[in-house]
Amino acid sequence: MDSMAEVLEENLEKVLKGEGLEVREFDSVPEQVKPVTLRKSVCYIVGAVIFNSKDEVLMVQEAKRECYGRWYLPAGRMEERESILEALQREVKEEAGIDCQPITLLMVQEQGPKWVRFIFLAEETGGSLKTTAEADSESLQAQWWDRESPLPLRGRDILPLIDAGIKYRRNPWFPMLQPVDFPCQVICQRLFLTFISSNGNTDTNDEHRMWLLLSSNDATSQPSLPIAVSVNAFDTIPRAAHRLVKECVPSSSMQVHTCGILGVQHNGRIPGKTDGICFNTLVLLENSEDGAENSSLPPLEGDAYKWHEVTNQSLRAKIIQRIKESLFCLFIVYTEALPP
Ligand SMILES: C[C@@](O)(CCOP(=O)(O)OP(=O)(O)O)CC(=O)O
Ligand SMILES: [Mg+2]
Repeated sequence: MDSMAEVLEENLEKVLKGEGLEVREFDSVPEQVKPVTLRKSVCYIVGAVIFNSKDEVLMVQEAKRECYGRWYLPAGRMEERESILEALQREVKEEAGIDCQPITLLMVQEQGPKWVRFIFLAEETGGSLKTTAEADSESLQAQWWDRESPLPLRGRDILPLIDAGIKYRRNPWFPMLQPVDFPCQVICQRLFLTFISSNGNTDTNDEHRMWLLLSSNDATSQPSLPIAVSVNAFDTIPRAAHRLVKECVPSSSMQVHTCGILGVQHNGRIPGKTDGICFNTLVLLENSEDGAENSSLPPLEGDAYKWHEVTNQSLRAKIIQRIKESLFCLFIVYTEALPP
């Protein structure tokens, strides 16, 4: 295997493991996309689902006028120069008095760059529950909730998040995932875009072939996974992925399924320069034509992209495994209105 192929396979393995890769080139940027700036062009929110030994969930009583006295998960907006995990630990400490460590990223909800929410399953590591005597502008108090007794909630949107946390504790259906420290100027995604074609040769064991879409116009000439950039405040991750595919796969019968998030790359250290996020996303391309006997590899338009056949059995198996895990999507596009 030549060195370029070796580097490519090493990079694919890293992305599959939730590790990061430097974001060098942007594909399909229809216009000059400016670097994003936290709390101006992007808003990131962190939230924590933390259970005690009795499966009670940590809740905080809000002090804000618009939701005064109502209860919610410890959550809040990221501040300048913070990493995602630093924001999570700060919000839990400020609102609940508890020190915590993240177990895994549980869910990403987004409406495009203007609203991205990271929900973590986390565990208590110290501190003490905030009491009413310690009430301040961050919260009135914190309590463990048995999830059954009546509690006036700030928003019911947290109930599926708590359920996801319970489910993951009982049966972790994807490998633990933590954000990795890589600078990025914009909100973009590196597409691990897979197409599985039946080669129609049913008398062999391996009647399927697996392909990955690669960007072949990278400045360093090393083929790499394509990167789609969110180009405005409402450009969600699935929409940006769909646009990139539409550009290079003219066939209209292709369905683009954003299966889940393989990794989150963020740095946040330099306001206005590294406030971006690169989501490494698993995307499945399927031929939606019914009865397509032989879902053959869709032709590509132009020479900016190419198909790369994955022949490494171990890599194939890992990709198939991740596609199966994504049956319970780690990633939900949050398109409804924000909770009251
Ligand atoms: C996700 C939220 O419901 C809760 C986090 O927002 P807060 O209003 O609690 O922000 P902080 O004052 O920084 O703690 C907000 C939303 O966008 O839905
Ligand atoms: Mg808050």
